[in-house]
Amino acid sequence: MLKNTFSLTDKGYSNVRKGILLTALHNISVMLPAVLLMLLASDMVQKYFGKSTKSIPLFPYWSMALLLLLFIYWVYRWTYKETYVAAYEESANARISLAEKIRKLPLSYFGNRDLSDLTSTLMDDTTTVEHTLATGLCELFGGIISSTVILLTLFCYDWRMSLSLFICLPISLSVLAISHKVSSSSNRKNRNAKLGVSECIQEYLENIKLVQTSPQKESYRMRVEQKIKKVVHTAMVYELIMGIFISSAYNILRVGLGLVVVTGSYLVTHGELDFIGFLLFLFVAARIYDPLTTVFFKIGEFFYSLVSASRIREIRDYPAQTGKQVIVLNSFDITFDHVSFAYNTDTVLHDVSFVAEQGQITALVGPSGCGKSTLSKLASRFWDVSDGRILIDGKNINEIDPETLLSYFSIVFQDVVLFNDTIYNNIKIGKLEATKEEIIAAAQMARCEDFILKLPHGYDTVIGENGKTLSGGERQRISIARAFLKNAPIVLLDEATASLDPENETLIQEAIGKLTRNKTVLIIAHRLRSIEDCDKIVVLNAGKIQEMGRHQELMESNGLYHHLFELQRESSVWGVGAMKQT
Ligand SMILES: Nc1ncnc2c1ncn2[C@@H]1O[C@H](COP(=O)(O)OP(=O)(O)OP(=O)(O)O)[C@@H](O)[C@H]1O
Repeated sequence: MLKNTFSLTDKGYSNVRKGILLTALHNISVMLPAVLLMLLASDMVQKYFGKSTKSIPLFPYWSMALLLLLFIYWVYRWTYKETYVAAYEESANARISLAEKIRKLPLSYFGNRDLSDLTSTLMDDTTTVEHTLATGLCELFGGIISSTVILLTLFCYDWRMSLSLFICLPISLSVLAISHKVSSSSNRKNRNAKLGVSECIQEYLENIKLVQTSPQKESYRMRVEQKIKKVVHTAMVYELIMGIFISSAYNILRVGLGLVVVTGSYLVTHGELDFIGFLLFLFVAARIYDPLTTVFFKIGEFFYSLVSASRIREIRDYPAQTGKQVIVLNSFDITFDHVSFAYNTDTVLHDVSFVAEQGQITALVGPSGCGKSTLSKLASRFWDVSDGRILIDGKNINEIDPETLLSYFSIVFQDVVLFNDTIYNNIKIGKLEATKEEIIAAAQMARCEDFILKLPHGYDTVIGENGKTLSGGERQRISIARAFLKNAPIVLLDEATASLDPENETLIQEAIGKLTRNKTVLIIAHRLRSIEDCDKIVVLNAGKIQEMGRHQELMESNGLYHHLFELQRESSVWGVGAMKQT
């Protein structure tokens, strides 16, 4: 059960089990001095109440005390190693495998969970579970085992005294069980409130420029403040509930100590228990509650970590995109065969069929929101189609591992993703084994050198988070350089030159012309002039193919393409002058 709940590896689970047993052993070992003390007390009673004239042999006591000390120390060290060290190793592995799993998740998953939610699972939930693995779990279950062993041993010695000692245990455990039921909804509320704050803060930071210049600034601040207050409130409710239940359970358990004194006094005065036995129970009673108290206080943490563990499990159990990892594609025609696709429940592509042939440039055009980007992303398996098939070299891409498939693609999207690293490394992502000469050649082809050489450290300049120190056009040129470097047989260009000035756009389009020679090219461009020479133009409207053909054919057929083209021609003469006239 623990293995599945906390998604433990075989090794991690075996370490946790070892840790639990060692903690139990440690708990029992710290009881042993009480037994030694009792034996010594027994000797002292014998001597000072006249039953024995022999002097007390202190050497064996000293030796046993020393041995016990060494034993306790050894068990403690071993426990520490097995619990803390193993727990941190396990949680480091868990973080890596979780990140690996996230990498393999289909993009549809990210549509349902936002980034701050995922970040919170990767950072906070793993930390919570790590803490529970390192301290809570072993102490909790070790405490339960050691208490049971001690209870059974004491029962064999004197069941009446043991009963007095433990009679309150079932009641306090029931209180704890109720606390779990009562607190779990407030625990979830607290989690959601925390997520709400991090989402809000992330959104605030991402849009800080917009927020600062907007009259909504104050209302935004109020929103963050309200969400923070909600976290405080839900945290207090959760702590209050847990506090009341745990302290009640703890105090109910402690009543057992009083019962031991009362029962013991009664039994001693009626001659049914010797004084030494009474002392033994008093010593044990004073110590037995330590592991149980730990159990009680750890149980709150344990319940709390169950929510984190279930959020981690949700990611782990989500089906990843799979497929053959070794596959050889010899030709690169992309066949869209009756493809339909829905984001969640909204179908955005309906029965789309066409072939993007190798050695040709196929353009996807159509009004905004008609599904052009979605279609190009389906070709690279960012999502899996809902219906129909996409084939490359006659093979269904659903059967190809996404990473293997992507190795055949060079992709340039309008929203460029750059890393907070040097320009050199950002281009190198296109081909990790690239030489310096290849990287520089790719940068030159993508017209990057114009601005790179002006930067203080040239190619070694660090460009900030997502390349924030560069202009939109410069960022786009870096992503084009990556595509040049990768030189893959299939090229997807989604508004690849949209942020470039006319001079650079013309030059880069020439370079793209060279890059795409003999390749399968799928291009999306809003400026229809730039795709006039394409071999095939697929015109989409509301997720369906409306027309298909070359520029001249489509213009002559006087349909949607013609209409869009004419609209753009009119808007190209539209300017400030036109604005003044209206
Ligand atoms: N991640 C998503 N989740 C849900 N719906 C989405 C998602 N991405 C796009 N859509 C919706 O799918 C439809 C097609 O979007 P898509 O981006 O493919 O259109 P497009 O033709 O490329 O648009 P544009 O020309 O404006 O870039 C739109 O209605 C859009 O709102």
